[in-house]
Amino acid sequence: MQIAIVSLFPEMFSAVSEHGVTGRAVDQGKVALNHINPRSFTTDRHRTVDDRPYGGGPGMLMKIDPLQQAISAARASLNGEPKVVYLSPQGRQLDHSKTVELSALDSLVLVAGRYEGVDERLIQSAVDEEISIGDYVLSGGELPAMVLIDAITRQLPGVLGHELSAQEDSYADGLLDCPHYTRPEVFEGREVPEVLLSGDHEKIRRWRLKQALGRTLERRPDLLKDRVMSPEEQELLAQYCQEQGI
Ligand SMILES: Nc1nonc1C(=O)NC1CCNCC1
Repeated sequence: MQIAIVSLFPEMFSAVSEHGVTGRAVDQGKVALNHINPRSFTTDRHRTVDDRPYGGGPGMLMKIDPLQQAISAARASLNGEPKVVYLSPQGRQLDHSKTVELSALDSLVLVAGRYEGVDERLIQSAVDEEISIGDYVLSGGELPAMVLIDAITRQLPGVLGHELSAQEDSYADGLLDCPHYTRPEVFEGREVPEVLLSGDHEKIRRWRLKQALGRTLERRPDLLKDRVMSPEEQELLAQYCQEQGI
């Protein structure tokens, strides 16, 4: 998969291109990142990329022309007709299904804004989709773009080993993750749940599913609202509620 990133700070993206799962995916050629900097398309002495908003108000906006040229160059750098995604709090909130959908594309352009945002006419003319990583305001779209790159890359075939299958990601089945434990068996008087030491893989599977269901009910009941639970899930959640007195 090819991802072209439009950003004033391309150096920030070494966090995903040079480290961890995403860094290995880049090294293995499973995902290719290239960068286009709007500042490259400025012509004035100060290489200006921002301007004041019409109607007044705090802060600055990204100038249309350098950004439009950068997006055009990003599209031209990729095969086919890439989707153009602008990271913004005004976008649809990112979720697992969106990362799966985007990971199926051959190529993608990510536009990371700075300042207070961009001219609405640029969004209307050059952006296919706005995506938000959450209801808060950051200083730039680079971190949201890296979140999206990480989540998409994990979905690409062969990126995660079988033991880390993306299909087993907690959100892949719509639930929060179960608790996890590793050595030592006792930490500050707190013991590892006995079932996890039992070697009984079926009991462990059921325990983990019960914990995931219970946690989801307690912390994110919205995720269960439309979930059609299997008889086993219903049984396990009822057990959890009885055990926890809820
Ligand atoms: N939340 C967000 N999800 O995607 N982008 C987000 C964001 O806060 N972007 C900033 C908004 C203010 N201008 C600079 C970029």
